Amino acid sequence: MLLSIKHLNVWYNTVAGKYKVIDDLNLDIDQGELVSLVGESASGKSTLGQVISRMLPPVGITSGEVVLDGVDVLKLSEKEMTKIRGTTVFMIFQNPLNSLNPVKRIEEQLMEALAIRNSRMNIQMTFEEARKEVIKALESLRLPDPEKILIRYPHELSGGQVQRVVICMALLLRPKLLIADEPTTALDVTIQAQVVKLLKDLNRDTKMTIIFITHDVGLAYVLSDRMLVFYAGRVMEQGQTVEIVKNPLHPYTSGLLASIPSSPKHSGKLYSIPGYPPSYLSLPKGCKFAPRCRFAFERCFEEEPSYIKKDNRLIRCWLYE
Ligand SMILES: Nc1ncnc2c1ncn2[C@@H]1O[C@H](COP(=O)(O)OP(=O)(O)OP(=O)(O)O)[C@@H](O)[C@H]1O
Repeated sequence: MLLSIKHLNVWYNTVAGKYKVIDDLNLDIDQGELVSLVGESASGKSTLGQVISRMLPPVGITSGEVVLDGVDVLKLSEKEMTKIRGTTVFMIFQNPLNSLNPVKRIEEQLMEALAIRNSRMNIQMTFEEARKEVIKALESLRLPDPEKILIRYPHELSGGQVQRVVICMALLLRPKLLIADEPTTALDVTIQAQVVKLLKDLNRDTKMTIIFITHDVGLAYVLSDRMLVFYAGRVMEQGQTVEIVKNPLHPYTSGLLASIPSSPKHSGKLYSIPGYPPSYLSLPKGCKFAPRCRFAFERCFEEEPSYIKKDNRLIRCWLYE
């Protein structure tokens, strides 16, 4: 088991008040798995990624266990965490500029990433060999003119270029766990497809474990083996991606799938789930999805469902009790 999360709760303590955004989350991920976290905006996906990589801002408070490669990262000091960041875990942020050092040229940053991996794997490389490897990695991301990219500073690159440089950094570092938070949003559709394929190949060829965060169920379908569907800081459904897409059980998952035009569950008409996600400051009492759910009955408004196991799936819904 590479990652084992037990009873994780996360709060943000802000001027508007303290609110809980992740509620009693339990999750195990084996080495080599490709897992996607999907759900509408503000469902808590990025927060979970930031907890695992210990990049949560200071307003974030956690309780529970996040055991990564045998170590509870929530208990590590910042200094201890720095040692495993990049080698055990690396996160590609929604805003990829956050992953780069603004005052270092791209060449220096990518060479450093490769040096970290080489030292971990006891590989000796000359400067020229390392540089060739860096250029090869940039080319695999279809970045034209890698030599020119290397001499630039991050602010001299376009959004799409920064995105790919950060993905390149992940390729060079080869962490045990890569957390990619909407890594393809700044990219056009063709490059998006290439990056998704690259992540898939990387997972297959190197057994790198990947957590892919996206609001796009279609992308999660193409990429991941297992899927966790988030709503209001809860996992509403989790199981094998193919099975969930073929036969979604939670009404929220069905709604998400019905709203993507390429999905087999799409009716042909434009569809979006009625209503809006609740505010974390005033979450409904029972099931957090009940106010938007067309199958909700009395109990759903009174009592929050616990996890129910059905056909290798975990679902948080009273319909399946
Ligand atoms: N630094 C922060 N301080 C206070 N609240 C935060 C902070 N970061 C996130 N939140 C709140 O936590 C909730 C969950 O946000 P999160 O970014 O984890 O969701 P998400 O599913 O990744 O959505 P998105 O795709 O829009 O980022 C949101 O209501 C968000 O406003």
